[in-house]
Amino acid sequence: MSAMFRPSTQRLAYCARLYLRTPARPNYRLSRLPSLVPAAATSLPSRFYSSEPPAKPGKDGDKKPEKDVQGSGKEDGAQIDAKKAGGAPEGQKPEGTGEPELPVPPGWVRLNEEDIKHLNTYISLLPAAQKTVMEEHFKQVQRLGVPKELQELLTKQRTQGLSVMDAMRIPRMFLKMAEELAKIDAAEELKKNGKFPPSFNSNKPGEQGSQQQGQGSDGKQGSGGEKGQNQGQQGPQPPPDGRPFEMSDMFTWALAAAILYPAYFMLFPSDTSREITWQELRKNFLDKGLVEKLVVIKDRVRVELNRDAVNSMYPDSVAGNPLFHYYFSIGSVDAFERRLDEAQNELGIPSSERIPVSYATEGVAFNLLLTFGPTLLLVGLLFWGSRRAASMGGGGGGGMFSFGKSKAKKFNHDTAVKVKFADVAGMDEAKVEIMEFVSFLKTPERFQRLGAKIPRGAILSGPPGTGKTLLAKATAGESEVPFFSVSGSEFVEMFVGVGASRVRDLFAEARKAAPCIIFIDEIDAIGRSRSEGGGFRSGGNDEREATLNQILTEMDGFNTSEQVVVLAGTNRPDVLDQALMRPGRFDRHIHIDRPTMKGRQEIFKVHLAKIVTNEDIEHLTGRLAALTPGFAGADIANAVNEAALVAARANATTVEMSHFEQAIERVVGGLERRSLVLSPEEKRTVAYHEAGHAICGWFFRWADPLLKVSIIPRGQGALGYAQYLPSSDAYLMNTNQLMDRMAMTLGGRVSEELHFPVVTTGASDDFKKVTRMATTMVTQWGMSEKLGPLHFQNDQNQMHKPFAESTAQTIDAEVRRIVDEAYKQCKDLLIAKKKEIGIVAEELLRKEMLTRDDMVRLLGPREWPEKEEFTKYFDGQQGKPTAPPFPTESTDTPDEPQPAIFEEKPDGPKDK
Ligand SMILES: Nc1ncnc2c1ncn2[C@@H]1O[C@H](COP(=O)(O)OP(=O)(O)OP(=O)(O)O)[C@@H](O)[C@H]1O
Repeated sequence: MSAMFRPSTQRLAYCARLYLRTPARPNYRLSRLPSLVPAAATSLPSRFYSSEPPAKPGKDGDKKPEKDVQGSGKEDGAQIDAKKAGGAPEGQKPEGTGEPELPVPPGWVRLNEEDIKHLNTYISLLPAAQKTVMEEHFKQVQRLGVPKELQELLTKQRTQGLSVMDAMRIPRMFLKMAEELAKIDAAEELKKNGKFPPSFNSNKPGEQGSQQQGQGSDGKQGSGGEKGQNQGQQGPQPPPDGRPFEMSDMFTWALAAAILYPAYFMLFPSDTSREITWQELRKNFLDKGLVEKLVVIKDRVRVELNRDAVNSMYPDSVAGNPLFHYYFSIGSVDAFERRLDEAQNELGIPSSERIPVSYATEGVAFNLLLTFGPTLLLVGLLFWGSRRAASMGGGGGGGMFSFGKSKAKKFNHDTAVKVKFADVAGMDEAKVEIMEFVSFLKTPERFQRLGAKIPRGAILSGPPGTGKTLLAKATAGESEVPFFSVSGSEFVEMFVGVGASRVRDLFAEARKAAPCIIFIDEIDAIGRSRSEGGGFRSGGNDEREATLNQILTEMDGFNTSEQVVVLAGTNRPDVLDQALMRPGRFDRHIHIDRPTMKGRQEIFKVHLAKIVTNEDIEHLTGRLAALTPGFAGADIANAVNEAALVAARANATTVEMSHFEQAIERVVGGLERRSLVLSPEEKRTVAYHEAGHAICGWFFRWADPLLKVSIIPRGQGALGYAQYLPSSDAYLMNTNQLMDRMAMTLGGRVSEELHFPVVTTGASDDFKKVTRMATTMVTQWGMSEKLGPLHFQNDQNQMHKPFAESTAQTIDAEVRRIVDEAYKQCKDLLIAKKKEIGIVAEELLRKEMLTRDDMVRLLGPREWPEKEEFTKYFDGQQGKPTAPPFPTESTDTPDEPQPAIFEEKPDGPKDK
């Protein structure tokens, strides 16, 4: 607020001018002019008469004016009854303006001498440049007068000061004055067009007679009430004196100064004060008897001077200004009072005439702040909140009043969406599916010609990071159309209805930008099945449902020729509402799975294109793809970037194979934690535990052979880390593979049992895996002869098991049997290979990490054939195949679990 008032007076006047002009005048001119004509008609003629009050309406309306206009010289009209119009005392005529007076509008009064003197004082405080202009304008104010309310306010300000309530009246008065000015302008327009409005009050019975003289449209002067009435009926009259109507602009300046200046002084008295010393006070004012009163405000004292005496003694001094005050600082109130007493004693001032001292707490501004502080704070907070929301909102509208605006980010193909299908690797089938949308957006007539309905949209589902967003962007990039990207969660807001409104806004924008693509990521945030949650319904659900319904409605609302394609991404297609999935809405369901070996290779190629490396790209991508089963596109992008960072850290000029391997280990197992120091016994236990796994992997025919094992702790509490060469991107597993894998998983604990007197907690995670695998074999994969080919859904939320108690007992018994069998298989092998475990474990303790080559060196080549597809990248022959690739064929995808490829030990101290 202070910023608004503190700037220069020029700005102050500018603000006032804007205030007056903006809200009222242009509006009146442009849109309300016709309705103003009568308004102007009621105001204009009052200015045709100058100074003398007319006779009382009704009774003596026909009387001639008693006096002519004083000082008008050439004016011969009668003055409107000023008392009736606004209560201005007689004789309030402009003095010293040298200009003819103007008629006073109803409710206005002339400024009296005191007012004029008072306002002149303010004008005298203005900077020289503005002073001249203001003086000029002020003359015009004196000619026309001011609203009565303003005049009263000026008097009050002069005599007792303005209260807060008075200050609050100022804006209202501005509006009133602005209206009046608009009338003047309207009248001016009419005058310019040669149409003169009927005289003021012409339709008010009894007041017509108040117009004692006027001028007809023919230029002839009218006279008397009768004439006035006739004029009123006959039509418009020109102003008598060619009065400068443009003056109203200047007028606003003067009024702004008149009103805002006192308000300014009232609110910020410090700008009209000067600090003096006690000595100055004594010498200049106290000793000369000019001090009227002293006001103590905390540690300062305001000096109230006798203005008349000051003016006569220092006529040129600013001290004579009633709004100017001197201040001086005091150490303490006691000391000040003592000093003042002494001074007055010295001056021989009798006790009855001593200078009164009063005590005030704070200034007016502080009180104002106290009064309006909370409101200002609230308004400020709301404003800040809205600005913040606007800045965070990204695209779409911002601000608190644009809650319902869509937050979708819009990419234009010229600028942002540069992604093409070539940048999306390893999902050929998905690309073919989505390609159709591209042709639809590019050549819709191809479809429409044959009467084909255009697909509305597609749901892209799949695990996180598999490139759903990328594919949607590429679709937009290929089609060269705008792309709106929004996340499902951005629709959901605290308030019900906001989401629906945002959906509406998004689709409305999209329709405007058609042809275009809307991509709603994480659509499950709003598109969850509405039946979900049963009886537990909440307000959040209502909002979600309303948003979903709006999406359904909008998609129904597309007509077949509208070229807006809606793509949606989700990791959970299973939870989506069926209504979303039905034909006519999301017509296509495109599932994007984690990439296969070949897919990973292609994705590596895409991302390696940005990396500086001298490696053979074919071999590199093959090896990396073999090392990263289960990686999604995002993991691959991350691993490649990580490799570049590792290389940069090592100051390498190119990124080498070792950098990529380190990066993959880091992505899979987490950061190496060399700072975690294990005791020698713990380290030994970890080494034998990992050696147990490694030996099992090496000697069991259907298990995955070891690629790398390390006893350097990694990530969150994993004390050991092993990486196995996958036999393939396996889609099917038989019981042999499952049993070997379970036996291998138990290898850690069995090795501990064989080499140490006590076992540790390190195998907990292994047991969990084995139990889960055995349970799935029994309950879902039909691998137990006793239970047969049955599937029991393992739903944690169900209170009752979907089988009989006897079946439960059979399941338990079968799971135990399978695990026992795996355990026995493992123990038999490790007892036979106890020596080999020792060799591997001791080597591991020495080197901390062993590779597949070390295993070959220590144990000899693996007995069982391995998949050429993978091994060719690890045989040291730079990828040249030693035998024809093993043909892989997949017919079906198993449920879970997917074969575990990496064996991590995430369970901290339990896991070694
Ligand atoms: N098939 C791919 N080809 C090339 N890069 C890919 C591929 N898939 C993913 N990426 C990389 O991974 C990044 C993230 O992919 P994207 O955001 O499209 O995944 P998403 O499936 O939408 O994930 P989410 O389900 O978590 O939203 C991409 O910017 C890109 O760098």
